[in-house]
Amino acid sequence: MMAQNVPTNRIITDFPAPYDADASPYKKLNFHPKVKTACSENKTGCVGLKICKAVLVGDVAVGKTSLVNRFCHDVFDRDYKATIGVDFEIEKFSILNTPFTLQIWDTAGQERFKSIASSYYRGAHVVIVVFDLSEEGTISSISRWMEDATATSTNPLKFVVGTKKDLVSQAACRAAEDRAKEVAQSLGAEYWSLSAKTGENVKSFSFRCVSLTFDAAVLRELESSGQASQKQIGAIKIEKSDNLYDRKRKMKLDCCKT
Ligand SMILES: Nc1nc2c(ncn2[C@@H]2O[C@H](COP(=O)(O)OP(=O)(O)OP(=O)(O)O)[C@@H](O)[C@H]2O)c(=O)[nH]1
Repeated sequence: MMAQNVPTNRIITDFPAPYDADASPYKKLNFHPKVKTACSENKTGCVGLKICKAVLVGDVAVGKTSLVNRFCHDVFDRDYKATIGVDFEIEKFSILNTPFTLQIWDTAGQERFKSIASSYYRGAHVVIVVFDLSEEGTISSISRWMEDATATSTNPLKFVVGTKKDLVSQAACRAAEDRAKEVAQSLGAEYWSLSAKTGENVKSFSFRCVSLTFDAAVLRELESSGQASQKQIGAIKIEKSDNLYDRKRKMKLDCCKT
């Protein structure tokens, strides 16, 4: 399936680099060769029809909604409006000329909405834990958010993102990053620092996240279609052996008759 009618700022042709290669468990430098071949031969199965799910979690007012709004609508609102329960956006991409859709779930950080928000974690392909670089206390809750949000998903991609980079000095940013990178590493997550206000790193992070999700989705699709054709081959083999068995039995009967 070829991608059509996708805005130019949603076209991905190159594999995006991580923020810090040492702070990422995802070591690949390019799309998987099988993914590239499948895309160039237009054989990505149902990937273009399926929707992958990304979930953002984190403490109150760390900047989850602002990150989503900067990426999806290129806007920033300095007034705080708490998310009530959950909110979502749908973003369409063209990756290696293949259509890809990501559903982005922005959850509330407030404790009173926790049970509503957590019912949307299930089946997430990507979990993004957001914390505030200018509020070091928000680093302490990263692990708890990651554990909660990944409990009902199978092997999701994991990210830890520090926001409000514009509010901190370089030295303060580095100190907060060092602590958060350690936490991210212990959780098997990739680390990013960014600012929704200035837009710094927002597109690079989002493209990285979407590209890794796409790569994994195409590989899953190729694997499941491979398994399906293996099953078909198996069925043909059984059919063939049945025929052989029938023929042998017939021969035996024929021999008995004579
Ligand atoms: N300076 C600066 N302020 C930011 C940034 N990101 C968010 N903010 C501000 O931080 C406040 C909270 O941002 P939100 O995006 O609403 O936070 P949230 O995590 O979605 O909050 P909840 O919905 O309550 O969980 C708002 O006043 C934003 O304007 C940023 O990168 N830089």
